Amino acid sequence: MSSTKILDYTNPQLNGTIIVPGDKSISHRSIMFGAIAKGKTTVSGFLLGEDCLSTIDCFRKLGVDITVEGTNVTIQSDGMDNWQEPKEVLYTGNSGTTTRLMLGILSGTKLHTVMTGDASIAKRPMRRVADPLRLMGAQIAGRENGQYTPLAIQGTQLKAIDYTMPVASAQVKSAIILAGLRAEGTTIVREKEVSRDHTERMLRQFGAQITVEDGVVYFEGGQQLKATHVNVPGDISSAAFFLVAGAIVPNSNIVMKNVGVNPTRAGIIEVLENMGASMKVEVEDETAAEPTATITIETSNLKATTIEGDIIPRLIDEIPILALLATQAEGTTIIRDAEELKVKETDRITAVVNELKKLGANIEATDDGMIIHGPTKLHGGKLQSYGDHRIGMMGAIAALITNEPVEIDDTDCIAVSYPTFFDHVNSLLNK
Ligand SMILES: O=C(O)C1=C[C@@H](OP(=O)(O)O)[C@@H](O)[C@H](O)C1
Ligand SMILES: C=C(OP(=O)(O)O)C(=O)O
Repeated sequence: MSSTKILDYTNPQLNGTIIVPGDKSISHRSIMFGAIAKGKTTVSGFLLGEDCLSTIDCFRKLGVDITVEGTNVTIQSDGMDNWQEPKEVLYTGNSGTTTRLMLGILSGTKLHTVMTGDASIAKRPMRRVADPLRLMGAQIAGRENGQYTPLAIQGTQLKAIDYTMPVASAQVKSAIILAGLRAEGTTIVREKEVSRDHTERMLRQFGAQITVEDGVVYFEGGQQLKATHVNVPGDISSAAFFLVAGAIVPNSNIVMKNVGVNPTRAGIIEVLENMGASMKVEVEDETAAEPTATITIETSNLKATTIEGDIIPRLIDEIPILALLATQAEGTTIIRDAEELKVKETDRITAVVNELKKLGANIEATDDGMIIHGPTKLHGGKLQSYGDHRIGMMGAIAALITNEPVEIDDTDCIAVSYPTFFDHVNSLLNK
């Protein structure tokens, strides 16, 4: 297996300031919107993670001119009507966001395209997107009636739908909205629980009109996007690893700047507050399209909590690292309503429970989450990442509290969302 790491820290402390890399969800969307709009879109703070590079690669194959200089990206596009039919398969790598949002975008073009990804993507359900898109008239073919990649899309004229979301998923919502851009009529999406709203916010930045009232999105088809500048904030899902590290590693104090605190993403802040973490959140720019904050966290005495209901979509990607946090909290933490974890890069309920148990955690899986009794002193061990970046980073943060070596089989996958993760760990160590 590639990139095994043995992490061996003796009484580490984490102190200092980091600027977490750009938000993955917003970085993907900046490329997609810039490619749809005619003209020159510029992006700053772009995440150079592998998932976002997959999105760039797909749009280059559609003939869009994209240049990357450090974290600044320029997208020069003749607009989506002028994309070229790609001669090659579009490769979406490990990225569910790329695959699902592109399915929505490509359905309303005139192009024939084929998309595929890696072994993890090949197992992730696509009917949740393909089915509503088919109601709009989309022509999508794939294994098991469009459930799995490779997917072939024959673009066609779409019509708007009024769709009630069966699962809380920003990827499904966004795919429908983006298909709605090219559909006749008003696309309506009804959410029971609000999922991240980056698509809605960015559409407004690109000059489109979109209305959201009581969890219902209304979007009129046929609107043209206007090229613009997108400033990508830091990713709270990446900051999450250091929020937890700061709280559980003794004698630590970590400052994180430019962290995106969009309320549809910031559930982890509420959980940390409920658990009694010693934390300060100073909002930097409330008026920006995506608000940001400086967050300071220090070693804390934590108490258990229950994480359930409508907060789940607002912290879904943070649950692996919150499970580690709960092993250090006094009492029983219950995580429920989180069955979506089973269809991420890996089954994250099974992966989190298996791996934390190997370190001595008192944790059990349930059908829709997990139950964790704490606090437990964790010990060293040999972990698997399952090729899942968030499981790999959870293991690496756990290694900071074991005082014994922790071996992780594959840490290359961390570059999917946080290529500078170990640089940031090292920059904070023992200062
Ligand atoms: O829209 C997005 O950018 C994302 C939505 C979430 O997925 P779901 O829509 O499947 O919940 C999240 O887990 C993923 O990391 C990014
Ligand atoms: C689930 C994730 O991403 P995606 O669905 O884009 O693969 C994630 O980053 O945790």
